[in-house]
Amino acid sequence: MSYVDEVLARVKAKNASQPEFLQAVEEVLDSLRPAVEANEEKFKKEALLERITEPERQIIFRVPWVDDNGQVQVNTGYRVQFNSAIGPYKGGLRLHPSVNIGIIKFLGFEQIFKNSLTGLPIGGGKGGSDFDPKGKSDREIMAFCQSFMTELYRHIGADTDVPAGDIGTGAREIGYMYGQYKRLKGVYEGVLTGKGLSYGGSLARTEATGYGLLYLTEEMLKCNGNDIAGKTVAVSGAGNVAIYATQKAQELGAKVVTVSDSTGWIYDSEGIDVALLKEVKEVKRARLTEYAANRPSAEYHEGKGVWTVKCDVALPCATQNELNLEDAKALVANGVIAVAEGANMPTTLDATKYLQENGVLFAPGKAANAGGVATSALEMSQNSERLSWTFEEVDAKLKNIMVNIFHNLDNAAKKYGFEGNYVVGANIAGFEKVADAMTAQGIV
Ligand SMILES: NC(=O)C1=CN([C@@H]2O[C@H](COP(=O)(O)OP(=O)(O)OC[C@H]3O[C@@H](n4cnc5c(N)ncnc54)[C@H](O)[C@@H]3O)[C@@H](O)[C@H]2O)C=CC1
Ligand SMILES: O=C(O)CCC(=O)C(=O)O
Repeated sequence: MSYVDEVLARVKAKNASQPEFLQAVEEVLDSLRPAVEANEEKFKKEALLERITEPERQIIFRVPWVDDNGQVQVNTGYRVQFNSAIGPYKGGLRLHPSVNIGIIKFLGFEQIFKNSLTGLPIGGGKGGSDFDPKGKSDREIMAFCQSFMTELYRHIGADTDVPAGDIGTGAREIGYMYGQYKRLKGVYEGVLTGKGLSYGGSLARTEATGYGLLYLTEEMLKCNGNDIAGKTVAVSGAGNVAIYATQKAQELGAKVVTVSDSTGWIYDSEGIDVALLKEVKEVKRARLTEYAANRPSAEYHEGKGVWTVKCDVALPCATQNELNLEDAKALVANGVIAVAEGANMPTTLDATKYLQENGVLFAPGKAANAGGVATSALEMSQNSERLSWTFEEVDAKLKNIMVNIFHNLDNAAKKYGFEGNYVVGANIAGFEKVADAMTAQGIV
């Protein structure tokens, strides 16, 4: 049995109840085979793959808070500090009822390679809670965030672990958490990213993940003799990533015809009206029915269905495993040419394989959505220098980072004989730097 298969079998046996984590590990280890085989004896002796698949630390804690009826509610909080070989742990906090330790581990594991791909000094971590922000009052959100930070603050810091937003955690939640951290620790430091502009946030962080997704998609299409301008694009999700992906796609001359949320989806034949989408989702925190009610060209459909729409480019920007084999078949039948993941692991393993086998350009999330965390690292730099850069400066750095990421993974894929396989390219390019740093730092 090869070293990769031995480790895969061990990880499966040990984490049998964590399907998302196993899916992420399987995808990464499987595509690392050529890079691991080139150093098999050394990696095996150092147990490098066993170490990289085992978090350095997992913190699980109680989060009690009081709702508007005076009732005490209890949630579970998580922070998985997965790997600090190349920098302080860095990764978002997800607030969603589906959150459990396996989901946080999958996200933290992905984050190691994504953060390495940015070329910036950030390690991998992720956290969150099974708290559901939907339908909660501002006071309830604040009560939860303060309680969550009352435990988390002792484990994080500007040079140790720097959390940020993710599903359910936006500017409002980061603000409440930052206030509580400062109150408890008495230090004004860049411990969180995605902060408001009045207290250390970076211009363009809000837009960064969606914009970055389009910069990488544009480069991937260009290097394959194509162009984003004039394309019809299907986007899923209607949150931070989806909104700014839609905005940038349209700025680049594409037409985005869909968005979705957890209850339904929109088909807008005229192209999504981004100002209206922002009003519905960012200001009113309402359902997409509200978008349809105010837009004559839009149809609202209940349930899932974005991937049945004819499009050239598909950008899944909602959540994990939202694009399955059946969806991939529908996309291919409708002539899709590229799929780029705005969300983390939105495409199932069999769907990814089907898309690649059918000649679809496929950019995995750890490369395609790395613009968010890269801009978070730029926020950390600005906080350290006590300076703020202009929107244009940050946006230009972001674009440069995304274009470099694409070329790094394209080159890594070519180097190992997998030209055009950007999953293999991203995993190997992300892994090499982390493996090198882990080896250099000894057995820790
Ligand atoms: N915000 C960021 O900077 C980054 C986010 N991501 C990933 O992008 C994805 C979206 O995150 P955000 O836009 O930040 O979150 P968000 O909370 O702003 O929006 C999430 C969107 O996805 C939809 N959604 C969530 N669960 C769903 C489900 N089960 N079925 C259908 N739709 C669902 C929600 O209705 C919402 O429209 C996640 O996978 C996240 O991990 C990745 C990199 C950075
Ligand atoms: O900006 C960050 O630190 C976190 C981004 C994130 O959670 C992600 O890349 O999935």
